[in-house]
Amino acid sequence: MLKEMFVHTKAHWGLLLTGALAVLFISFCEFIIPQLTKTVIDDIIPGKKADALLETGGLIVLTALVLGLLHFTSSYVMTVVSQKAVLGLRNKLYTHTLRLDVKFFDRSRTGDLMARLTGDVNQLQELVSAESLSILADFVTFVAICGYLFYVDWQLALLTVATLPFLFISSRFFSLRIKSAYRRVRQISAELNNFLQDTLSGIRMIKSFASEENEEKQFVKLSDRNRIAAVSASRLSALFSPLTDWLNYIGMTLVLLFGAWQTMRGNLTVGEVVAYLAYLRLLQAPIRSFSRLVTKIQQSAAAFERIGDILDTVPEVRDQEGAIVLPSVKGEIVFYDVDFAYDEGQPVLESFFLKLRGNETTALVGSSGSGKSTIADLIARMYDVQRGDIYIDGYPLKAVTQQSLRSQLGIVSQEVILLNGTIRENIAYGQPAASGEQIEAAARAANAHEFITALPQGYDTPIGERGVKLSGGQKQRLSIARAFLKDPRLIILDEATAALDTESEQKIQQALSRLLPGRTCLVIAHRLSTIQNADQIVVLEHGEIVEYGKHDVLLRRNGRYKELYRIQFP
Ligand SMILES: Nc1ncnc2c1ncn2[C@@H]1O[C@H](COP(=O)(O)OP(=O)(O)OP(=O)(O)O)[C@@H](O)[C@H]1O
Repeated sequence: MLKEMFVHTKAHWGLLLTGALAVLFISFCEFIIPQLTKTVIDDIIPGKKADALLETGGLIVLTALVLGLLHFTSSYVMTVVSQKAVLGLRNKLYTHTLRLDVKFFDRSRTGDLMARLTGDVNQLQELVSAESLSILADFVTFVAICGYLFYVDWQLALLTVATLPFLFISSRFFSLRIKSAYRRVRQISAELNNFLQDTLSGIRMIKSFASEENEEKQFVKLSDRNRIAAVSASRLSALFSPLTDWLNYIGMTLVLLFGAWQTMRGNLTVGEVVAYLAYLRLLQAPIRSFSRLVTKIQQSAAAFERIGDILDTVPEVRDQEGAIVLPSVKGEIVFYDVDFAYDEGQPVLESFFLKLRGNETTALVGSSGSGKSTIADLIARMYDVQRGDIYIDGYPLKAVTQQSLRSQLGIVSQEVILLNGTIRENIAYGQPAASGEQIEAAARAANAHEFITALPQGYDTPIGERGVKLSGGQKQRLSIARAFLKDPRLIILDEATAALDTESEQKIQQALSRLLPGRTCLVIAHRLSTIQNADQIVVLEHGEIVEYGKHDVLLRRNGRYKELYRIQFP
């Protein structure tokens, strides 16, 4: 972990050195101030040296000013370093995550990945903080003061440090418990958030089942758990401070009593006792920060482990060494003796053969779960086959770069993903160089221009969470516009399952009849009415081709296609 953080911080060694020097000078200044106080009490007061009094006062104020400046420098410099280190790590993590394959995302929960990219990275940032660096200063201060105290009076020194182990133990004891108590509070708050999100976004369902009361009860229960956890966490924190103060006072009293006694006997001066008391306070602070640092290192180690899990994941789908750039293709695709399973032991395709002829439209039909989307995903190389090969114009998919394959592939899916941004930006997604005219031409071809220009801000209308809400048909037409703009050789079209109104449906069919000709197309068909003109219809069941041919031929055959057709058109 430290190595990884070091990689990201070493580029800023100049700043790190400045920070380290600043904290060393901090310890020096902290050591000096009690010495100056002692001089006032022991020398200046008895000697009635009024001039020196002013001088020393000025020196104390100056030292305190330098101390402030040094504190500022160290914390500013360390924030800069930690922000830069975190930026490096977060960018590396994001870049790596984006290049992981779909299988990884199938297995991962989005919320969890986001937590790793934000919370866990921030946790590491805390490790490279001014506070952590000040441990160095604390350590130096600690050793210097202890050395000095033992040098002046070892008995008093022993008394001074006597309470420190208790302070350390109680700090550890409480900080561990406080940490886990607050973790629980955070957990319950997260549950509460999830609950709120679920119920508020599902408000229509709640109303339609008239289950408001039920939801209320659950909410009250969760809120109550949150209250109990929060109270028990603050009880611990509330107990910790007074206990620490009490231990500190015990230490102070011991030093005061013994110091006073020694002074009475003439072994110590008043100034020395005052200086001892000041040093005692300076010793107590590092003890608390040592304990905090131990906790921070533990938390950071856990965070790093979670980040490391991602960084160590090697995508199964990746460009082979020496992968070639796929030249512009005609688009003939052949599945040759392919085996594929998402999970070991549960094959979806076995010894599978299929040919999509170039410039033709092949429709895949079959019941739910028969493997239609799997075939489309394999062509887009979202997954790699376990045996056999898929060829495009004779090139094995595994031998070409993913970028060169996908740049020739357009996917028009029923689940249209629109990103926050304007309609124009959404159509031009992935083609930032597209001109306004090209975008408009694509929208016209997709029958989307009309509804876009009817919106108040036209192509500049924001969509996404905060923007206008588009209907299913409108979204689909934007997706077709994207495909027109990309102008790919291959099209994968996942037909909408939801019934669209007749007008919308007509406009989409019209747009598609312009998009598909002259390209190799794979249509995942849910409604048989739309694929009657396909060059080839492939009927799948349980990952096997049970029939293929043209619509009329298949209808005459009285097989599975006819059966499916009868269900839809009784
Ligand atoms: N990401 C996945 N992980 C594990 N199994 C999967 C995954 N996606 C699909 N499957 C399984 O693979 C089989 C084929 O699914 P696929 O999605 O290809 O069918 P489909 O014909 O497209 O179905 P539908 O018409 O319902 O979309 C099913 O048994 C399904 O449960």
